[in-house]
Amino acid sequence: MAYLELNNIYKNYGQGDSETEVLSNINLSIEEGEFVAIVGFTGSGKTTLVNLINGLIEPTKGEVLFKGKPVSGTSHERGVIFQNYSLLPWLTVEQNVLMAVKEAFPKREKAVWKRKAHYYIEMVGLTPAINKLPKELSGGMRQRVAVARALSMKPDMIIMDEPLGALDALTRGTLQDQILNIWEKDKRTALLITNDVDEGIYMADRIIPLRPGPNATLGPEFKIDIDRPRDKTELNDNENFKQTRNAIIEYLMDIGEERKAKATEEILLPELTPIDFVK
Ligand SMILES: Nc1ncnc2c1ncn2[C@@H]1O[C@H](COP(=O)(O)OP(=O)(O)OP(=O)(O)O)[C@@H](O)[C@H]1O
Repeated sequence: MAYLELNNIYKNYGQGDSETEVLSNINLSIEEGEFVAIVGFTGSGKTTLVNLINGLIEPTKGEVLFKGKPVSGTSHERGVIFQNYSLLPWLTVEQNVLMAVKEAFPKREKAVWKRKAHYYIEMVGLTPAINKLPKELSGGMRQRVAVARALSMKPDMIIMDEPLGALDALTRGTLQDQILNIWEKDKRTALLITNDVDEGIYMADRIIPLRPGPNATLGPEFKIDIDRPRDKTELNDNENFKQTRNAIIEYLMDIGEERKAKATEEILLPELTPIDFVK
C-alpha cells in the first residue's frame, strides 16, 4: 500500500458554460520515506493539486488516499508549507510557531511546547529574531518561520507548494538543506511542488512533470539516481545530473511548444462577415 495515493483525480472549477477541468486523470503514488517533486508551469494546477492532497478541497472525481484512508479535511499528519508565508501578523516568531505546536500536541505541557518551538526556530536560524513580529522580518526570514511552523507539528508527510520561490539564492539553498536534513533525520515523506528543475533534482528521488492545463495531467516520471547527501557544487559536473536535467528540460520544452500550438488553435476566430454593414 502506498503512503499517498491519488487515483483518477479530476478537478473542475466553475459551473455550466464556465466550467473548466483544471486537473484531469491524475494518478500518483508515493511510498513512505520517499521525496517526490512535481514540476510544472505557472497556472498548471499545482496549488489545486496541493489543496486536494491537503484536504482543503475535494476532487470532482477520483480519490485521494493517505495511509490507505480517504482524505477528508486537513490533518496534522500532513504539514503544508505554502508559497506565501501565511503568518499571523500580530504574533511574534515564537508565538506563531507555538500556536502550531499547541495545536498538534494539545495534551503536552507548556514547557514541552516551548522546547519544541525553540528547537525548530533554532534550526532555521531565527533564535535572534524570536520576539520579532512578521513585519519586522525579511521575506526570507518569514518563510523560515513558516518552515519552522510546519515542521514543528511533526507531520508524517511534508507537502511544499513552491515554498522557496520568492527567496534569494543563498537563503533558498540553506532552506533546501534544512528541509532535506529533517526529511532524512526523521524519515518523513515529502512532496515538493516547484517550477525549478534544479531544485527538484537536488532534493527529490523522483521528478514528475505536471503538464500544462486546462486538463493538466502528470507526465512520465524521471528517477534521480544520484547518491545522497548530494553536493550542489559537485552536481554540475555529475554526468547523471546533466543527463537527467537535459531530459527533463527537453520534455518540458516539448510540452511548452505543444501548449503554444494549442493556444494558437484556440484563439482562431470564426469567420465573421459583417453582412449588415455591407448593404
Ligand atoms: N477556486 C477557484 N475557482 C476557479 N478557478 C480556479 C480556482 N482556483 C484555481 N483556479 C484556476 O485553476 C487553474 C490552476 O490554478 P492553480 O492555482 O492550481 O495553478 P498553479 O499551477 O498553482 O499556479 P501558479 O504557478 O500561478 O501558482 C488556474 O487557471 C486558476 O485560475
